[in-house]
Amino acid sequence: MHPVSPASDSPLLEVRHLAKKFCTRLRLSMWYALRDILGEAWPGYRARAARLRAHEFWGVQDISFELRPGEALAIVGANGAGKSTLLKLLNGLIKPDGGSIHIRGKVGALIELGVGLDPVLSGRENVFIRAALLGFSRAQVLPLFAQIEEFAGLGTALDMPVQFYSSGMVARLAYAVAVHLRPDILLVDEVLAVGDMEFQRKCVNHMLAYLATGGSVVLVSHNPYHVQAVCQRGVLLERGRLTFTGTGLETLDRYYALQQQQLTERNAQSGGSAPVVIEDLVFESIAAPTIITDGAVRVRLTYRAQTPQTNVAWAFYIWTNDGLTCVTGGVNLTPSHLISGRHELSCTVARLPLTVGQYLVKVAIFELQSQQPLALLGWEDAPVPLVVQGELSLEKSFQSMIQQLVTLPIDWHN
Ligand SMILES: Nc1ncnc2c1ncn2[C@@H]1O[C@H](COP(=O)(O)OP(=O)(O)OP(=O)(O)O)[C@@H](O)[C@H]1O
Repeated sequence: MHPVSPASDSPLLEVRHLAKKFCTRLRLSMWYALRDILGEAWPGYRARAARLRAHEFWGVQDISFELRPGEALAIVGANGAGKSTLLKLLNGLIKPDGGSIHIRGKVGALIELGVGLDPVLSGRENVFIRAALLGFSRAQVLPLFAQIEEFAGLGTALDMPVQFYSSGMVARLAYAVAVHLRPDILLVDEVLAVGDMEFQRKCVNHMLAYLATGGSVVLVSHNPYHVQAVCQRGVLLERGRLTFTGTGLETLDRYYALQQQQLTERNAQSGGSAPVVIEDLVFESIAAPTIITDGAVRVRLTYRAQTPQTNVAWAFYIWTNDGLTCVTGGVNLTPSHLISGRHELSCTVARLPLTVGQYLVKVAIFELQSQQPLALLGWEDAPVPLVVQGELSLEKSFQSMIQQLVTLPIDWHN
C-alpha cells in the first residue's frame, strides 16, 4: 500500500441497500435456510428473498455507504442494532438477503476473537493457523513473525496453549496477526475493549499509521477515545437501519442523545431507580474567580449510584454554541470506580487554552468493557454552559474575531 489522497481514490468498499434477515425460531430458520439454498437456483428468488416470512425480522436493512483508502468509519448503535451482523456481512461470514457489497482489496477482520484459534496449540502455532485461514502460507508469515511477536507483546506466553490466555491476550494475538498481514480494509468489532489501556493506545497509534498509508478501517466502538482518535466518519444503526451519518464524533453525539433519552425514560418507568445518574457537572477555575483562557480548571462530576460500579470511564466534551466540537478529550483511560450513594469524580485540566467565549459541555460515564453509556448529562437535555473569560487584548480580540477556538502560548522571536 502507498500513501494516498483519500478523496481522489475510488472506494475500497461499496455497500448498497444491504439487508440480512434472521428468524426467531431455530427450527424454522433451518427450514428457511434449506429452502433458500434450493430456491437460489430459481429465477426471481432474490425478489422473494426481500420479503419477511413468519417469525423473521431484519437484522440489518437498506444499509448503504462507501469507504475510501485512508478512511476510518465508526459503526455506532445500541445492543442488537445490527453492528456485528454488518461486519459479518462485510467479512463474508454470512450472506446478505438483499443489496450488494463490492470490495476492492484484501479484508482483515477482528470479529469473533476466539474463532480460528486452536485452544490446545500455543500462541506461536496459532499465528500460522490464523494466517493460513486468511490465505497466507507459512513461508509468507515467517518474515513477518518478529513484528507480530513484538506487537502482541506476549513474551514467553506466546509458547503457552491459547486456552490459558485471558481475553486481552487473545485480542493482542489476533490483532497483531490481522494487522501485520497488511489488509486493505480492517474490520474491528469492539476488540480493543478487552485489551488493557497500553495495548489500546498501541492499537490506536497503529491504526493511525495504517490509515496514513492508505489502509481503511471499519470500527465498531462506542469508546470516545477510539472514535475521536481514529474515525473521521461514522454511521448510527438503530434496529438494523442506518439512521445517521456524520463525523465519528457527531455520530457518537447522536447516539448518546438517543441513549440519554432511553435512560431518562427507563428511569421514569422504574420510579427514578436508574443504576447511575449524573446530577451535576461543574467547571471551576483553580486559581481565579472565573475560568480564564489558558487557566487551570477543575472538573467535578456529581453522580448518584444505586450499586457500586467498577471499571467505568468518564469523558466530557466541549462544544461551541453553534455545534462545533472543540474539546473531545477528558476521557480517563484508567478505570474509575463508582461507590453507591452520592459522590464525586473529578479531574484537573492544567491549561484550558480556549479563547474567550461561551461554550457548552456534555458528559458521559460509560462501562469500559461494553463501552455502553451508564449515565449521560447534556446530550438530550440542556448542555452545561461554560464561560471562558480573559483580558480582551488586541491579540485576543483578533482571535475571537476570526473565531479561533484555542490560544497558543507563542513567543515571537526576531
Ligand atoms: N444468527 C442469528 N440468528 C437470529 N438472530 C440473530 C442472529 N445474529 C444476530 N441476530 C439478531 O440480529 C440483531 C442484530 O444483532 P447484532 O449482533 O448484529 O447486534 P449488535 O449491534 O452487534 O449488538 P451488540 O452490541 O449487543 O453486539 C439482534 O436482534 C440479534 O439478536
